[in-house]
Amino acid sequence: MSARNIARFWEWGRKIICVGRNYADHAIELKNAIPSEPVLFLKPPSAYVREGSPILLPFYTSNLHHEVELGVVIGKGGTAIPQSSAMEHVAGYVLCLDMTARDIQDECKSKGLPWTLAKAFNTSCPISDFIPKEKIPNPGSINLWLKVNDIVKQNGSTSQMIFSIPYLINYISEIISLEEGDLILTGTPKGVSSVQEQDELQAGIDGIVTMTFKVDRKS
Ligand SMILES: O=C(O)/C=C/C(=O)CC(=O)C(=O)O
Ligand SMILES: [Mg+2]
Repeated sequence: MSARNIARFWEWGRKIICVGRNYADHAIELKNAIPSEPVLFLKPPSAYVREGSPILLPFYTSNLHHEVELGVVIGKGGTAIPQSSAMEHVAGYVLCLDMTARDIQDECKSKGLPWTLAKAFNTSCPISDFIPKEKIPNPGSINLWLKVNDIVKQNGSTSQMIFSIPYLINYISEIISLEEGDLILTGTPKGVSSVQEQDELQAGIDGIVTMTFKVDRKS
């Protein structure tokens, strides 16, 4: 049996832990309060989709949003990982989209229901190629951008995050033990907007990676 390769972590079926409202400008654009603690939710591994396959519009939404985010790939598991050693648990990064059925999320919020239908559907987590840790020496200061049909919608720096990557690794691992191959989505900057069938989404981290996905409807 060949050794598992962290560069194909999405095949391992591990957890996807998402942080919400981690950029003040995005919290404000959706009229949310600035959080004093991280807001967490989960996606299943069936949410992963890779370039070459489409993002599928769920049949039950009429307002699917893009959210470009930095993803942190865990290389060494742990529980209650101190902030001081948190970065030793990071294997690398991916650029991610946290695809969100905003109308359904709004409905869930108004009814006090969980966000599962809005956030965890198949293909709700498009990801780029794996980026080894060495390629991003300062993940707290990189630029993320996203275009829809060549029009820039999001452009923000991870320096705007309310909770840093070491803080998030410590906070999450106190509650949910982290394992090798887990992915943490660190939240989105402002500029989220609606996408339609046949739209092309392009996203990138300046100087590091780009990725392209088409939006389609399940046939
Ligand atoms: O509370 C809301 O209305 C929306 C929150 C999100 O969708 C949070 C995120 O996923 C994010 O900030 O990246
Ligand atoms: Mg998000």
